[in-house]
Amino acid sequence: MNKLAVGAILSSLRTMARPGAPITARNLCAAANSAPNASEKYKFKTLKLTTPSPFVVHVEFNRPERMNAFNRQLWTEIKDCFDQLHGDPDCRVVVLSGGSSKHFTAGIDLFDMMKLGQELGAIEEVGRRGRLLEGTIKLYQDCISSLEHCYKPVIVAVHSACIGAGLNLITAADVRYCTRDAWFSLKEVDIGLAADVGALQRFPRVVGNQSWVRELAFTARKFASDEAFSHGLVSRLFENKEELLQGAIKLAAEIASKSPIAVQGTKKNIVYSGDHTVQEGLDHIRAINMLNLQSEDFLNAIMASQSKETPVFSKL
Ligand SMILES: CCC/C=C/C=C/C(=O)SCCNC(=O)CCNC(=O)[C@H](O)C(C)(C)COP(=O)(O)OP(=O)(O)OC[C@H]1O[C@@H](n2cnc3c(N)ncnc32)[C@H](O)[C@@H]1OP(=O)(O)O
Repeated sequence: MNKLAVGAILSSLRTMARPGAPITARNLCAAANSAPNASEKYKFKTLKLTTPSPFVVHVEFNRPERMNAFNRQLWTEIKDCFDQLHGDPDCRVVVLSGGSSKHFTAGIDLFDMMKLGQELGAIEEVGRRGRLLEGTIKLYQDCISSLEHCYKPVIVAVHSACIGAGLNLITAADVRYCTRDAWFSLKEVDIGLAADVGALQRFPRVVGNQSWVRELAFTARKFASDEAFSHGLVSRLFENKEELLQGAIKLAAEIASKSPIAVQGTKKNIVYSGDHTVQEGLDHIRAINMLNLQSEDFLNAIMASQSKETPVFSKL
């Protein structure tokens, strides 16, 4: 864009800006320092939250004694957590990892499943048993979908095993990184179940390879990180867990330095476009940008790119 055109855009944006509002960028670090660390704000039992970098929230599974298996409390807390992060102005990007557990996750908690079996056994009538299962499956589906519904990009960092529910979960994330020792299994058929919390819908779309996904879904075959990488399930491999977390947090920090209006508008539109036509996707982003192009972020970003400064953005 030439300087004249940029000047014209800037002067028209200045006239749109709120009267008296500063056109200068606000200070990212000052804004971040005034924000509480996620560890003070969020108190979950099966999840641990911290703020390793301004506006980056690190969510760690916290059931190491059960290999981060998904019991009812973990399902519920994941949904509560992502619903809350969605509306949290101190969070712009989320990194989700397996914490101190030996594995990222062992999938659904098999002891919890046995408890559910006992609850079902206590109900005499099939229609009522069906209702209990419907409610449970819906809760678990909503848990996985909460990553997608959260406007903040979610980067998952997988180490060692990522089984069943875990594989469903990561396909709802925005970016998937893993260690070289990571392995995956769409395990549901091995416990007599058709996967029902999103993998059959999202996994083929993520990798664009029906044949490979169907083979994995029908057999529950374990596959390693290099196979996951070569099919595009994960986009980067790391030598170990430490480097994995460093890489994920570095990416998160970079995204967090961008305009939250632009990043969140981008995620909304990518998610929407995933199951709409090209034209519907274009209509959707046009409606978003009718508003977003009037925001101070647009002005700040253009001014910063012209002056070769790093733009900073206020909380959203
Ligand atoms: C409506 C439903 C919607 C959702 C459906 C989801 C379905 C699924 O997720 S299917 C997948 C279910 N998961 C599995 O089948 C995995 C079973 N576990 C394993 O294969 C191994 O344990 C694993 C490879 C994860 C780890 O092996 P490792 O040798 O490293 O450790 P272990 O000694 O086997 O396990 C250590 C302790 O963790 C407990 N544990 C492991 N997995 C689970 C689990 N899924 N649920 C509950 N607990 C689990 C294991 O019992 C050991 O406990 P302890 O003996 O007390 O030390």
